Amino acid sequence: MTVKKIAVLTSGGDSQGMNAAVRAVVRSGLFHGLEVFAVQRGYAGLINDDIRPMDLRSVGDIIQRGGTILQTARCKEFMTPEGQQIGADNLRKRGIDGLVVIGGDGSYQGANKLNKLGINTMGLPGTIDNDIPFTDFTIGFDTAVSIVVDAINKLRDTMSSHERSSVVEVMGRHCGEIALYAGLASGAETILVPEVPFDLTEVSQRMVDNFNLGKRHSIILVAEGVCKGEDIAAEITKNTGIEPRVTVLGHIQRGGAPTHNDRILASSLGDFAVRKLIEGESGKGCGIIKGELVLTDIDKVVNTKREFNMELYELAKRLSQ
Ligand SMILES: Nc1ncnc2c1ncn2[C@@H]1O[C@H](COP(=O)(O)OP(=O)(O)O)[C@@H](O)[C@H]1O
Ligand SMILES: O=P(O)(O)OC[C@H]1O[C@](O)(COP(=O)(O)O)[C@@H](O)[C@@H]1O
Ligand SMILES: [Mg+2]
Repeated sequence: MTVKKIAVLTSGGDSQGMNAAVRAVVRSGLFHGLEVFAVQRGYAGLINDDIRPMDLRSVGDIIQRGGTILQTARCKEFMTPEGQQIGADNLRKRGIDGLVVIGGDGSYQGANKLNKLGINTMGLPGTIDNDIPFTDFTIGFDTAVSIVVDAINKLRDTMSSHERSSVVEVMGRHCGEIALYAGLASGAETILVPEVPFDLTEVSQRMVDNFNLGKRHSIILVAEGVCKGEDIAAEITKNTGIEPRVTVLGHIQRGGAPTHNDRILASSLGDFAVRKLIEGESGKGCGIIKGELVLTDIDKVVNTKREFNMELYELAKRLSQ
């Protein structure tokens, strides 16, 4: 039986492009003759029954906005089987038989549970972290990387004037993708990520060698999943006497207008999720691999660790000498 009523929610850390994805789900659903609902505040709204019907105008003027008009939550109660059952029941009592969850790896876990409770659920990768497997990119990652690159450009100006080094801490809960892409794009000398072991004595020695070769400033990019930027800077000072300045970019990375890449990705994936629900698919994560839209069993997505791109990592290292 094909779906007739669907709902959409955003969950976990917000990311730029979530609004574009919500717009795509709502408008594509209405275009195909479905009734479309929105759940406010992610899984918390599902449990609290905060669900409302959407029309074409409900998603006007949002494609360019960061954040999410549906708001989001990190909801402990939904981690329990009881919470998940309440959420599924609230959908069912309205006759909603399909759900699009826009969120990160944690939200995918929740989506998987709902699917097992009989709700036809699709996951859209919405997180700046780019930590979801079976998609080249997640919605928000491109914008977050652009923000980091822009910040490093600015830091470079003052670092080179003062012949200083900078430690920049970026987001990425257990994941070095933002650090990797931003590091390569901004020419950072050192990129520290949780996926690759490193030796701070070596990092320190390289800074000294580079200094002796005439390099007067350097950028060390550290993913928050490794440790605090402050701790890296303190260790470098202990090893070399150099006192790097520390910048923690924090939630700045999650705000602002999405790039055109994120808007296009969000629009394509949102529409894809709806079309696949109509075709009878459920329990799938939607992604894009080498430009192709793909579906992967959500069970497989949540049980697979994303592979780290060592080639890009090595390239960044070679080119920053
Ligand atoms: N194992 C799980 N089972 C059910 N729900 C989960 C599970 N893990 C996370 N969630 C739900 O998804 C929400 C978002 O997850 P979180 O990891 O905070 O963000 P993200 O989805 O961005 O990775 C959590 O607050 C929780 O409600
Ligand atoms: O917004 P909070 O709750 O401070 O969480 C910060 C975390 O959220 C993120 O920005 C995004 O992660 P998720 O997509 O998993 O929510 C992480 O990079 C960071 O560790
Ligand atoms: Mg996550």
